[in-house]
Amino acid sequence: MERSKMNINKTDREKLKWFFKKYIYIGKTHLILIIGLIFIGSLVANISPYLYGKILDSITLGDMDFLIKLIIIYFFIIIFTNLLSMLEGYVGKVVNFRLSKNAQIELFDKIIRMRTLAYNKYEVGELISRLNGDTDSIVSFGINLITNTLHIVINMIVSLYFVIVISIRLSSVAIFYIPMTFLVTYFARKYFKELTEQRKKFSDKYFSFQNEMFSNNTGIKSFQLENKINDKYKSFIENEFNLLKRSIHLGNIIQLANSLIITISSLYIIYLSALLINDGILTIGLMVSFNTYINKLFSSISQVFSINISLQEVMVSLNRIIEVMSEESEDSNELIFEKYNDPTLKCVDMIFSYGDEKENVLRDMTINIDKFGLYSIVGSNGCGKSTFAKLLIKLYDIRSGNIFINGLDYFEFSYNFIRSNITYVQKEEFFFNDTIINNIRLASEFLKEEDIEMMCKKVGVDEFIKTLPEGYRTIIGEGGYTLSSGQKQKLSIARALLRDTPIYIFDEVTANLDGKAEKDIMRIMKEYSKSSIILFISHKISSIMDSHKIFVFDDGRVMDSGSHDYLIKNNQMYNELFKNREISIQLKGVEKIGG
Ligand SMILES: Nc1ncnc2c1ncn2[C@@H]1O[C@H](COP(=O)(O)OP(=O)(O)OP(=O)(O)O)[C@@H](O)[C@H]1O
Repeated sequence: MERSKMNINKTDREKLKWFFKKYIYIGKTHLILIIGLIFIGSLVANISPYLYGKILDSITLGDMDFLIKLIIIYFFIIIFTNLLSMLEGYVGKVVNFRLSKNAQIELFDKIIRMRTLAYNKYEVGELISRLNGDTDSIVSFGINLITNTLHIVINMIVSLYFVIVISIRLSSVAIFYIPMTFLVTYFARKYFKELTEQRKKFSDKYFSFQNEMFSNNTGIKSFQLENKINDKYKSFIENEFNLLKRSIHLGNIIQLANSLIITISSLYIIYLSALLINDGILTIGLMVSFNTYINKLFSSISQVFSINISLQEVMVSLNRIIEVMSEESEDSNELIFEKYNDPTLKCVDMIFSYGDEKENVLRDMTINIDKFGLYSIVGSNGCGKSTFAKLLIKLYDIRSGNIFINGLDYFEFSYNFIRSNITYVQKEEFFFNDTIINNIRLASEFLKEEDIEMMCKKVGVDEFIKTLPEGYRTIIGEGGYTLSSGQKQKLSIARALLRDTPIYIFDEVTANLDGKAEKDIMRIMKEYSKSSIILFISHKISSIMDSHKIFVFDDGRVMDSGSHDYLIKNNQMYNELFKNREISIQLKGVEKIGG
């Protein structure tokens, strides 16, 4: 998919040009069809007021033959224009839907692939509101602009022609109408833009709030926050109401000013028409036709001004889309890369911080793993263990230093390559609202059912799955909420191992497992460590003590490393970390995991 070169610092003109080229131009065939329909429709529809005036005049003259002819023509014109407008409406809706969904598909892809640091800047509600609300409003505006422009131009030219032909003196009303309407628009623009910005910010917060509240229902109940949250929701509604009131007031003021201008103009026309009819220069029929054409002309002029107002609102949406589109994203190279079967992993002087102003989370982190095995990472809360894991799968870029996989520079690798070779299992692993089997098949869609079952048996979750009414085809709900946290951990381990990568990082995946389950899982880890590098982050001594090597993290560095026996004898911090935990039991000589 084409990547955007647009950025927020370009001029409004450049941004609009980019937007039309990117989102509207692709619908050109349909748009040309609509424009054609509008062109014919407008031309034909513009004849009817003139015909109507003629009908009135032939009634006055008593010319019945001519009247019947005119009535028949008038009837067919009305039917024809209505059919055209129905067709135009249909094609318009279809093209609007297609173009706006195209824009959404592209934006969705952009959000999904956005670099994690950029992604973290946005609240979820904000992204949802930009994806749905802003794309729709800019695309609708673009289509309306293209189609209405022709409509407006035709209406203007034809109305102007008839207005001048019928009476040049009556047309002088425009000298008052046009500058007054311009003035109203000029003042309205600024306020509309401000109001739109406020409304957009409001909906970002509003969606984020709802998203957060609905995702934390258990916490809300257990902390008895229902009333507090309901009050907050009510205050959102109150704010929304205030914004609505402001927008109604602003709309009313503009409407009042416009209707005042129109009323004054109409009264002027009536007065002047009376004078002209008295002088025998104008007929009643022509006066009616003139009125219709001048109203068409005025409405076309006010449409031009209102496009100008909408443009201010649309620029707000466009800027919000461009902001997201210009964020850095991960490349979308779809090539399948060969996996390394004999990997080594070396991290040299890695430095990383989440933000410029923040302290470095990792400082001169150096780790060298030159053969398969089970390696553990331990350290106090917040010392950078998960951050280290996320850097290995390139969710963030290190500020300096380097990482080598099989001696090759990590910066040379694509995201796909890295993630085809390293599987990272998070503390709280993700699950979709789908069946168990489909959640496991996220590892690879080609997995055979018997292989999945075998792996589930291995991690000790198969028996449970088979007790479920639909077995492996049971839907587990959003985030897998129908499963226990231990069951989720077992499933996430099974799914990860089925990816069959040479390097695995497991982040506290035994935290919720009971003693026996943990022992079983560590036995599997041992087995897999014969043919892959397994990095095991844990706070449980029972999970790590049997590792080939344990890295002790402190203050963003590896402060020591070695076997459990070595560290327990020589490293005070390691001892401190596991003080008062199972260590005392473990040291008394329990059975060694995997032994
Ligand atoms: N997305 C983020 N943005 C900003 N700071 C972050 C982010 N994620 C983590 N941090 C900070 O980075 C530091 C390291 O966090 P990290 O999650 O790597 O620690 P950890 O060693 O895995 O901790 P724990 O043992 O508690 O899981 C912490 O100080 C944390 O506040």
